[in-house]
Amino acid sequence: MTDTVDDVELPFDEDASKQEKIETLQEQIEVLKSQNEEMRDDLLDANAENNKFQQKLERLNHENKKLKQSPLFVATVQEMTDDGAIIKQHGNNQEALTEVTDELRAEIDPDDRVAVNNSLSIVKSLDDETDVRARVMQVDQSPDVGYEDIGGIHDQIEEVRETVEMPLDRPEMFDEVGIDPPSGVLLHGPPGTGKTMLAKAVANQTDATFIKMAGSELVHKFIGEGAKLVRDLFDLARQHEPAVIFIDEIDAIAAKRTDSKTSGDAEVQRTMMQLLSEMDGFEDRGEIRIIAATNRFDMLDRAILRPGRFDRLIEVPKPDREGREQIFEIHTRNMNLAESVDFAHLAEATDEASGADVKAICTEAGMFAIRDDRTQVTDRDFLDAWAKIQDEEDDDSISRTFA
Ligand SMILES: Nc1ncnc2c1ncn2[C@@H]1O[C@H](COP(=O)(O)OP(=O)(O)OP(=O)(O)O)[C@@H](O)[C@H]1O
Repeated sequence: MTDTVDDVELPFDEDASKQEKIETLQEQIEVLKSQNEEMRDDLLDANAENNKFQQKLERLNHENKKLKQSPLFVATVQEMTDDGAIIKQHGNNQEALTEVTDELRAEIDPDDRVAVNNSLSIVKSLDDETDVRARVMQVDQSPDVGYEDIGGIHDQIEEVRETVEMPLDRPEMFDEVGIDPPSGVLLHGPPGTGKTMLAKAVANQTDATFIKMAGSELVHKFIGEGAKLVRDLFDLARQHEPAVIFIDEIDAIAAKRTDSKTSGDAEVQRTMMQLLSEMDGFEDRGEIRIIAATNRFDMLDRAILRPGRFDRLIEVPKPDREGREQIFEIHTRNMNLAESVDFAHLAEATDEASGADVKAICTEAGMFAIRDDRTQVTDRDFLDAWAKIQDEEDDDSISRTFA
C-alpha cells in the first residue's frame, strides 16, 4: 500500500485547482493516519487494562478457592451493627467484630450459625442443609441387621451380647449380682469386618434406637463444634432411650497426643475431653449403651481405655476360611446359583478377603452373569469377581502411594 501521494506525477499542464485538491487529500490522509495511530494506542491500553483485570480475576478465584479449602470455624452471630457482625466463636467463646458483604448481610440474622475462616471473615451462613448435627449423627429407629446376617465372628457376637445386650434387656441381673455392667465397648479390627453390623444388630435385638456418630466428620468438617456435638449426641440418646450410641472411627477424636500444637489438635482434645466427661459423669446411664469402633487401635489415647470408659475391648478380625464360607452363604441367600458353586472352595480361594470383600465378590459375580446374559451365577463368576476386586484394590493402593 502506498501511504503518500508525494510520488504522484502531475502532467505538465495540470491546473492549480487539481494541485490544491491533491494537497487537501494529502492533509486528510495525514489526519487519518494520526487518528489511526491514536486508536491503535487506545487499543493497546485497553488490552493492557484487560490483562490486568484478567490477572486480578485469576487471583481472586484462587483466593476464593483457598478460602473454601481451608478449615472453617463455627460461630454464632450475636448482633448486626453498621460496622459489621458481632460473632461469638464456638469452642473459645471469644467475641469478634467482622465485616460482612452486602449479599451476606441480607442473609444473616442474630442467632444464626455461620462458618468463618482463619481471619474470622464470614464465609457462609449455615442453614439447615449444612447443619452439622444432621450430617454427623445418623439416627436409625430400627436397623434391619440381625445376628444371623453376620458370619464368622461368633465369639465376638457372644461377647457383645453379654456386655451390651444383657444390661439393656435385663439390668436387674447386674443389680442382683452386684456388679456394674461394662461402660463402653470398643470394637477394633481391619475395615469391613462387621463392626458396624454388630452394633446395629444389638440395637435391633433390643429394640433400641441406633445412633451413629462418625468420628472423622465430627472433627474435620467444622472446627469448634466437636465438644458441643458430643453433648448433643448424649442428649439425643437420652431422648431416645433405650439407645445404642455407635461412634465409628473413634481414633479421629481419641488419637494419642502429638507434639504439634495446631488449632486442629486442640479441637480434637476438647472433643475427646467432652466425650470422657460424658462417659465419666454417666452414673445413671439408664438404657444407653456405647459402642465405638476403630481400624487404628495402635493410635488410640490410652486415657479412653481406663476403667469406666471403653473398658471392654473386642477384636473383630478378618474372617478365617470357615468364616468366609459362612459369609458367602449369607450374601448369596437370594442369588440364583448354579450347582457348580461350592462355598468351601470359594472360601479356600479367597484368602485375606474381609466380610465386605466377600459381599463385593457376590455382587460382582452376579454382574458377570448378567453381562454374559445368564440368570445363574457360576463358581467361575465368583473367582473372576475376586480377581477383579483384587486388581482394583492393587490399583487403589498404587495410586495412594503416588498421590
Ligand atoms: N462378618 C460379616 N458378615 C457378613 N457380612 C459382612 C461381615 N463383615 C462385613 N460384611 C459386609 O460388609 C459391609 C460392611 O461391613 P461393616 O460396615 O460392618 O464393616 P466395619 O467393620 O464397620 O467397617 P469399617 O471399619 O470400614 O467401618 C456390611 O454391610 C456387610 O454387607
